[in-house]
Amino acid sequence: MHTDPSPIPSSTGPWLHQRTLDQLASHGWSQQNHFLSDELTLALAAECRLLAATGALTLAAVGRGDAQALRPDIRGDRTRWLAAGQSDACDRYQGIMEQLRLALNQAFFLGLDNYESHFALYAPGAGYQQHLDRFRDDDLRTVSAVIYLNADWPSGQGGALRLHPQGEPMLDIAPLGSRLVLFLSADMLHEVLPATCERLSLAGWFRRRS
Ligand SMILES: O=C(O)CCC(=O)C(=O)O
Ligand SMILES: [Fe+2]
Repeated sequence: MHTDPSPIPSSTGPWLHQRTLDQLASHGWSQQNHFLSDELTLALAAECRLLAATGALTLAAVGRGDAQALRPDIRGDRTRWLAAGQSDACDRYQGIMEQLRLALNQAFFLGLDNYESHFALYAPGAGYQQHLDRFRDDDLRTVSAVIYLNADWPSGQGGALRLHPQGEPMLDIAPLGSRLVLFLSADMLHEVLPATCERLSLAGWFRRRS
């Protein structure tokens, strides 16, 4: 396994570390702190809060098609999908994720074709029970990517992303601002534990060609 901490060079600059790719390959998940600049994280957090304040976030559903339902006891986040051109901050984020898509393809030949993502806000007490990100009727989601937007996250306030890697002990990742978490959508069971304060993120999925 490489331990080279040097970033992969890129003109638009996600500070993607080689070890982030190595860890994803060997464990099926990885995390990297300071993936976004503090300034961009702040701008995205402000946008997420503004969307919440103006009622633009809606309770996320579970299931698909006829089985789709609002079940805040299972999934309590409110979300809004990103659209191209909605803001400078979102466009910068999308540009960085595009660089990440290219880097993942270069490293793993995954044939990732596009990226979809949404803002998510978990109010205090809201969580998301254990699930996989790949749907039974849609196997295109390949790599899940979450970036957290709370500037700080003191311990003791819950809200961890809990991963359940196959054959390994579960582990908790605190949703600390600017932190990137990647995992394989088809394999990694995971859940969001309820927090005592508002929890902000951008969750997204790199998808293969249909
Ligand atoms: O916010 C997180 O840590 C994970 C969110 C998640 O699992 C999802 O949106 O599918
Ligand atoms: Fe998920």
